[in-house]
Amino acid sequence: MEEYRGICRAHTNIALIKYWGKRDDELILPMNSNLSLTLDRFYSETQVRFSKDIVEDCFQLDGEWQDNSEVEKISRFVDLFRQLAQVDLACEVISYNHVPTAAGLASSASAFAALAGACNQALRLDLDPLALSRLARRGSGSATRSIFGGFVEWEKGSGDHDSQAVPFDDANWDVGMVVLTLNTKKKAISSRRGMKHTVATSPFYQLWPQVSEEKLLEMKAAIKARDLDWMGEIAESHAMLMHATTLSANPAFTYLEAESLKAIEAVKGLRQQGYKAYFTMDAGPNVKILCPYSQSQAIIDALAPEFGADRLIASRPGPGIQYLEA
Ligand SMILES: O=C(O)C[C@@](O)(CF)CCOP(=O)(O)OP(=O)(O)O
Repeated sequence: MEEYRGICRAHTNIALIKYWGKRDDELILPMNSNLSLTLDRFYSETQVRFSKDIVEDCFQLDGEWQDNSEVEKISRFVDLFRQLAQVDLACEVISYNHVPTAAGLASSASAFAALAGACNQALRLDLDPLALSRLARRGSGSATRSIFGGFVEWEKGSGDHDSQAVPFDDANWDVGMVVLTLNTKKKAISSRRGMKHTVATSPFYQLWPQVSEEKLLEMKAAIKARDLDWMGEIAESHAMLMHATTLSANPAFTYLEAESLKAIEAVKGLRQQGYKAYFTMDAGPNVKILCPYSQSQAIIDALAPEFGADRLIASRPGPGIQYLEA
C-alpha cells in the first residue's frame, strides 16, 4: 500500500537582526537580510503521513484537530512538496510545539521548518538544507532560519532561488538567552499583518532596509569577535528601530506593553550590576535577554522577585533540524 511517513524536529530561533517587511508576499522574500540564534530549549516535532487511505488533508496541533483555515495553510505548504515529488496523496500532519505556553514564543518558525523536514523525509526528496530552508521560507519567513543551528543568517537573495538561510556561527561558546514571558495571550496583530501595515504606512520604514544591512554587517563582526556587549548593543538598537517603525505606522500600533518597558529598564539595571544582559523583542510584548549562558541562572534569580521565576526560562543555543525515525 502506498504510504509515506516522515518525522522531524526543528528549534525556535530569535532574531538579533530582525526580518521586518516583505518585498514579495507570495514568495515571502524579505526586504533585508537578517540573523538569529536558534534556541535549544524550544522546538516543534512534526510528523507527516501521506497515504491513499487518507481522504483529505488533516492537521493535529498539540493534540487538537485544527479547523479548515489552519488545514488550508498546511495544505498549500505541503503542496510545494507534493509537486516536487509528483505525488497526489492527501496527508495527515501531527505536530507538537515543545514551547511551554509560558514561553509565549512564536512557534510558526519551528513548526514550518519541522514540517518541511518531515515532508522531505516522507517523500524521499533528498533536499539539501539550503533548498529546505527556501521551502520552509514559503511557510513563514522566520522558519527559513530554523533549518540550521547556532547563529543563522537569512540572506535576502534576489528571488525564490537564493533567498535562503546559511549557518553563520555554531555558537559553541558561552552565549545563551533568557526568555521573559510577560503575557502569553494571542497577539492582536500578527507579525504578518504588522509588518505589512508598517511597510505600507510608516514614513520611517524607507530607512529600514539600508540601516538593517549596516547593522547586520556590524553584528556579524561582533559575533566573530565573540563580543557579547557589542552584539547586545546592536541587538537592542535594531529591536527598537523595528518597534519605532510600528509606532510611526498610520494608524500607529505597538507590541510594547507597560511590563515590556519595565523589563527593558530591569535589563539595563542588570548591566549596572555587572551582568552582560541585553534585550530584544519581536511582534509581541515578551522580552528575550541575550547573555552569557553561564550568567543565565543569576539573571533569572535577579529578575524573579519582580517578574516571577515561572516566567523566566533560559536556553542554550540549539541545533538545526533533526530527522527522527519515521
Ligand atoms: O523573527 C524576526 O526576524 C522578527 C519577527 O519575529 C518580528 F519581530 C518577524 C517574524 O515574522 P514571521 O512570523 O516569520 O512572518 P511571516 O513571514 O509573515 O510568517
